Amino acid sequence: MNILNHSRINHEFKIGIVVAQFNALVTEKLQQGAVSQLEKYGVSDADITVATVPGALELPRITKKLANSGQVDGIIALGAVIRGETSHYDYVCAETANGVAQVSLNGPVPVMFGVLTTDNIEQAISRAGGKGDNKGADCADGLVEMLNLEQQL
Ligand SMILES: Nc1c(NC[C@H](O)[C@H](O)[C@H](O)CO)[nH]c(=O)[nH]c1=O
Ligand SMILES: CC(=O)[C@@H](O)COP(=O)(O)O
Repeated sequence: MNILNHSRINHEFKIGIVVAQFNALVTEKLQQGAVSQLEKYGVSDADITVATVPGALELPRITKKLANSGQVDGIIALGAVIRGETSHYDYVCAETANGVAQVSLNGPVPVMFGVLTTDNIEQAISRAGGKGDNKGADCADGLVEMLNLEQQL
């Protein structure tokens, strides 16, 4: 049986982070978590490119442009979508998730979906390092696994 090795090993990867400014109190923490975790794998600050967009709905477009630029080996897309009074939340979540997934599936580099979709600010803060777990750091772990795995394919 041929098991492809997806273990997390240190490599010099060039990483893109695309982060939404909407709910910056949360998304800045996601970004910090992602960068800190990437540094643990030996990724230097010089090898991390950060692009900011207004909101989650703008993540797919800039993620696609960065993916096709040839500047990065993988991308982490970060945002925080927090439910309001109307159905706008549903459309933002659905279209952002679909758009980011399409870029990862159809584009040249893997893209991690690090967009929080929560009912309230407390849930978002909790998942941005407030109670230990940081979705940005989780995405960094996953991206390194994907990059190591794809190097074997
Ligand atoms: N309500 C949230 C938004 N809304 C803005 C959209 O993402 C988009 O920027 C606007 O519709 C213009 O195209 N964005 C978030 O990231 N988080 C939210 O909670
Ligand atoms: C996720 C959103 O777009 C949301 O914050 C918008 O709030 P509202 O539905 O009250 O307009």
